[in-house]
Amino acid sequence: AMGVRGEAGSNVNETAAGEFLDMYNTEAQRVFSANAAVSWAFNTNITDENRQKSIQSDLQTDLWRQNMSHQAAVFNTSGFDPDMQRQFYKIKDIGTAALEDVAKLEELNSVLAQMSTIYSTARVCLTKTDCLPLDPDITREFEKSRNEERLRRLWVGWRDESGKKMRQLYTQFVDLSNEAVKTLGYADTGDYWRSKYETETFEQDVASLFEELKPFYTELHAFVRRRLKAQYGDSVFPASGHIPAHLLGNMWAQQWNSVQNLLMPYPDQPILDVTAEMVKQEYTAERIFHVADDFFASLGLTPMPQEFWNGSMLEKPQDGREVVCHASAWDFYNGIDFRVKQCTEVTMEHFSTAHHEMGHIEYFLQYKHQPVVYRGGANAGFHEAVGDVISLSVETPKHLHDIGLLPTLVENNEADTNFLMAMALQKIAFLPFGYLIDQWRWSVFRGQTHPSDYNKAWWKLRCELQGVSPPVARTEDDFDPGAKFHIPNNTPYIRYFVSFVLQFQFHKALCDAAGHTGPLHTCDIFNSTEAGTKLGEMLSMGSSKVWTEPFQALTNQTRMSAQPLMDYFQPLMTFLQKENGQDKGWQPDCPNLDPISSAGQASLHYLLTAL
Ligand SMILES: CC(=O)N[C@@H](CC(=O)O)C(=O)NC[C@H](CC1(C(=O)N[C@@H](Cc2ccc(O)cc2)C(=O)O)CCCC1)C(=O)O
Ligand SMILES: [Zn+2]
Repeated sequence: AMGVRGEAGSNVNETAAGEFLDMYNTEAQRVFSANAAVSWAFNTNITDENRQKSIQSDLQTDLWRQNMSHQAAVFNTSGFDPDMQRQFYKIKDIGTAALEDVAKLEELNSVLAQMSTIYSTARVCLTKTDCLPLDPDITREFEKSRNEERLRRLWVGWRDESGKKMRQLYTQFVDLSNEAVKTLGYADTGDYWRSKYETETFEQDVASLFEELKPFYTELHAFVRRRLKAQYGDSVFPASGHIPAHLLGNMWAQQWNSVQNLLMPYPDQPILDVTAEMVKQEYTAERIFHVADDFFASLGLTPMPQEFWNGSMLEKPQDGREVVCHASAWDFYNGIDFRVKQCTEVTMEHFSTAHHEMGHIEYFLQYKHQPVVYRGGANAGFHEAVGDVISLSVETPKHLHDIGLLPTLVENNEADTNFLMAMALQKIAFLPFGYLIDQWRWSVFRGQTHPSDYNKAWWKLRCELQGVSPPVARTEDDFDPGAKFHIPNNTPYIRYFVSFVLQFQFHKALCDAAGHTGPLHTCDIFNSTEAGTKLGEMLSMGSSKVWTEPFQALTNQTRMSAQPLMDYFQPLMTFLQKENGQDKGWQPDCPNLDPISSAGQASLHYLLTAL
């Protein structure tokens, strides 16, 4: 339904306002879909020409939003019904598009496009001729290699070719972004980003959730550290208790499921990583997405439309084109075009990512009837949780067995513990990382972290909260935050931490709706139209209401709670506490790695052993 209007004629202002909203909604679909098309062209074919077109298109879109905001400001909305007030509020909430100086606005868009290009075209040359891109080559090495030296060279090389090259650009971005949002009355960019959650206590709420979840993370960290020491030898591990960041199977040590084969509590049980089975069954990217589509359809939700299959880029092009390989889901805001761009490999990780991206598309489909201003997640954490909630059902051994990816289904306590470990390496391992990215960025936007301290502040958080340390000494010549996609691409990150908490609350509510009995971690809502109906009702609301309303409709709760997540993993925590005893924890400060001292330590070590 178009924007809801008050009773007709009650106030000329209101009738005119209704006409303005109708015009806005029609124009926004035209402007935003044109911009999406140009941005898509750039992301699927990175050239100077396409970058310039994308910068100009973003600039024109920003100027159009500025103009609409000025037109909306003319209306006195105080007497309007709440829905009209909300629509006007969102039309005026234009973020960095508020930058009045057009030259500065163009510079901001240009700086962002340049950082995105550096990140997506970076390659690491281990020899003159052998230069590897992140996807799929370096990522595959991190998943498969157990050669500490090679992993260390790739870890340093990736940071030299990505983050290190964008430090100056990032400082320019920070200043321009802050100047823009201050025009709207926000203190800084972080203040603006947090305002989207429409929750006064948001910053404290996520800090409390993190504190509540720390003990779970500490137990997992201790177990993983002990197993990795057995694999690589104690000498690779600093005395401070940190895990070197290049040994966790992921370029950013953000999730550890790629090294799960070293970490299974009971190694003689069936492996839960179905990658080998997918390869054996000659899975393709297309088939991965059709399996995901089948799940959404089984819930009675909307299947992917033909335009999705026609327009998406589901594999890395082999024609030499440079593309942004980092997966993403696109709403073209025309009610017709919805696409995924993913350089899909046949691995379980990509199988999971496909469900995550399709979760975004399903949300787009469910709210496509809403006014454009309401075509967004109830909050950004909701948007990140949809696909992951489905994955919580898909990745159960029972479901993987049902779809033929797990030939032998073993159901006993040991297999159960192995399964919970595999899920914890994805979900619990992620929590400090999901939390710390925006702790760093909010401190930068606030001016608490100056450019001269960018890397020091980054590693302070990494060592203290995540208990991981750099494999080699880092300095302010480096810019390690820039080595992570979301920093150059300016995508807020606390949404993922929020999602990892919310998705277990959603999972619990949907499993109840599906009539599931027994432990939460064995629930599979496949084929439950009861669960699908409840999920669809929440998704179709988009951002038309403050998030607590759709949240309560689905979960009967009014606040984020870590309880369902902790209940899900409780059996594993009991196992880990027994295994770990007192052998857990790490010093808050990073280990001292500076070249002199480590050389000193080595020679001292040699001297002592020589005596
Ligand atoms: C036009 C546009 O940009 N659209 C947005 C969506 C929207 O806003 O509508 C979008 O597509 N963003 C890309 C981003 C991609 C991925 C990601 O970056 N994930 C995080 C964290 C994480 C990791 C594991 C996991 O299970 C869940 C999250 C990371 O990898 O660090 C890659 C892997 C999965 C999701 C995404 O889909 O969120
Ligand atoms: Zn996402």
